[in-house]
Amino acid sequence: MTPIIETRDLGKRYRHKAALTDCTLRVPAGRIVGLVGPNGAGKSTLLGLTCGLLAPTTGTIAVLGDRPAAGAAQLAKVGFVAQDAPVYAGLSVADHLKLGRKLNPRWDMGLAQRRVQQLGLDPAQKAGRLSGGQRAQLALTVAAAKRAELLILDEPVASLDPLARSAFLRDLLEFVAELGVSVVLSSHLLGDLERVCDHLIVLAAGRVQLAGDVGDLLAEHYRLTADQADPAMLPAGAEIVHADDSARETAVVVRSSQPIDGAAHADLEDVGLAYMTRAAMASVRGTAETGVRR
Ligand SMILES: Nc1ncnc2c1ncn2[C@@H]1O[C@H](COP(=O)(O)OP(=O)(O)OP(=O)(O)O)[C@@H](O)[C@H]1O
Repeated sequence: MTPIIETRDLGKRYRHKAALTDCTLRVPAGRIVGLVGPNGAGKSTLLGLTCGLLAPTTGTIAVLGDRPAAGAAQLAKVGFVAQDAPVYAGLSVADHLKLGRKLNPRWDMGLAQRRVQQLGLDPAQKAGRLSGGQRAQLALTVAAAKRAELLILDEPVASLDPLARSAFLRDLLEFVAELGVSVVLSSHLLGDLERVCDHLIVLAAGRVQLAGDVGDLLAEHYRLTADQADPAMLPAGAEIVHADDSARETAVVVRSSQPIDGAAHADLEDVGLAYMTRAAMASVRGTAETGVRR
């Protein structure tokens, strides 16, 4: 199957600032992809390149097998919700649906109206008067009713409270199952992504630190105590990703393709944080980690 995103040595500079460097990725179809990284990691830049709002400085990117925004057919295949769920404040909910129908050849009005009803949104309400969570839901509804093959959501839950975040993500899962679309969503909160994603990309300092299917990543990462992480005791090829000594007991995240006796598997939050912290420390030391890990 054609990958949803395939990049090779992709890079983006803004004047003198390198926002994304040497990004090589292959994301299989049918995934819910979590793109995680700290502020300024390059997440929005990668998503902007993916939907064709930005042009690469170096390298190549193909989305659903074609150049992003290559033409009307390609544009129709990708739905994008930018950060802060932009909606037209002066237009009503119903106006948004009408505009969606006008602008999108594959618009599914039945789906849009059904979702508006399920969410309890008043069609006559001006979007500027909706709550942050309702605006995010409206923006998602408009993107989904395009009947796109790929939905790209840039920090869709950033402005929501924990309850609204949880409801939004639950809703997203149901919705993805119903439509069979692939999704890429970014966040700097791993906890949010852990619940919904089956593929993870960790970005830090403009570089991919880790990428792969969640099941594969969890299978080869372990959380050890300092004693267990004695390099002499680890299997050949095992790599200590990061040792976190901020808690009472040091927690060491180790990557190993071979099982480590007596060690517990790390969870996704442990794994993501280990790679992000390692990158942050390397960048402070001026020796940014570069390895793309897949
Ligand atoms: N238009 C621009 N001009 C100059 N620099 C930019 C521009 N957009 C982003 N940058 C810089 O590129 C880097 C990556 O920014 P980007 O917005 O992609 O990160 P992000 O991971 O989405 O961050 P956040 O989580 O804070 O939204 C940052 O250092 C940012 O300052």
